Amino acid sequence: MALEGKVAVVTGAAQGLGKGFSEILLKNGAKVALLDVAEVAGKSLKESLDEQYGPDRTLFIPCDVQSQQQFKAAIQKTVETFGQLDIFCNNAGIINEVDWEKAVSVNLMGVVRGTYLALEHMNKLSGGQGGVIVNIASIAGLGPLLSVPVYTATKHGVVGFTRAMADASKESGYGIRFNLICPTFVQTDILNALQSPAILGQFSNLEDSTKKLMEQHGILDVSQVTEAFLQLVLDETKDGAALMVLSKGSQYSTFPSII
Ligand SMILES: NC(=O)c1ccc[n+]([C@@H]2O[C@H](COP(=O)([O-])OP(=O)(O)OC[C@H]3O[C@@H](n4cnc5c(N)ncnc54)[C@H](O)[C@@H]3O)[C@@H](O)[C@H]2O)c1
Ligand SMILES: CCCCC/C=C\C=C\[C@H](O)C/C=C\C/C=C\CCCC(=O)O
Repeated sequence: MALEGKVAVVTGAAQGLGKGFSEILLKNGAKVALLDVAEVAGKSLKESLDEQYGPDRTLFIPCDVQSQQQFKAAIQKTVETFGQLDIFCNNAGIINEVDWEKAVSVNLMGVVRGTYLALEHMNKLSGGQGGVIVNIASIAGLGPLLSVPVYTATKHGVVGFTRAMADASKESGYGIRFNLICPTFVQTDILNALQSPAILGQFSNLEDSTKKLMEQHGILDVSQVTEAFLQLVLDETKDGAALMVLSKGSQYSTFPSII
């Protein structure tokens, strides 16, 4: 199998897209550390994966990506258990336009934190073996989603950060590829935000516009996004790429060349 012997970390792995990314990595031969703040769901996923793949292929590690201490320890435990780190997926994300500082903390600061901690083990300049980091942004990282301006801002931030890191890695010789997945709406629990004034706050009145957008764009199955993710992990020619996953299929985003 293509990823035999490789070791991956996936954040927000207990459900939704993170669960899907973890499963496709396992199907293709990798070992996976499942990191999530949701302990009950994470433990239960690990139990069901153990039945399918055996207990030695996964670790579940409770971890809030907002905590430097928890995140560092989780990555350390992964490397101590599996011996290396080759693939890192910053997937954990939330929508919260009321507690918008938390949304920035999880969606953007969590991705920066995860990336810098992963570099400590993966960077060829500091004794690592290189690899690939895939950050999960959104179509809302490339254009505005009116009902969630702070979510939109964090995803634009993830896109900019990841592209800059790809260039820094190439220029400095980290041996790490950096790529982005930018999906449209996907059928996971995050969509429940649409019905929640406690999450949307002052933008709750825009529910109908968002519903219209959903009808236009369609809602993907998790499996459509995991295939795109696998492509970015496996294809060594992809570095600094942003793969949009849309109802009509996947398509690489182009960007204006300014610098
Ligand atoms: N579903 C969509 O429509 C969609 C579209 C584009 C991008 N995304 C992105 O995909 C990623 C995954 O979202 P999803 O749709 O699977 O949502 P989800 O709500 O089903 O899953 C998110 C997971 O992240 C975990 N999580 C939340 N905060 C965390 C934290 N502080 N530390 C660690 N784990 C945390 C949750 O416990 C949960 O398991 C997010 O970054 C989201 O922005 C989702
Ligand atoms: C109102 C609550 C939000 C409901 C949606 C919940 C989660 C969606 C998460 C996705 O990351 C958003 C994905 C796609 C957004 C679609 C279109 C944005 C328009 C972008 C453009 O103008 O090109």
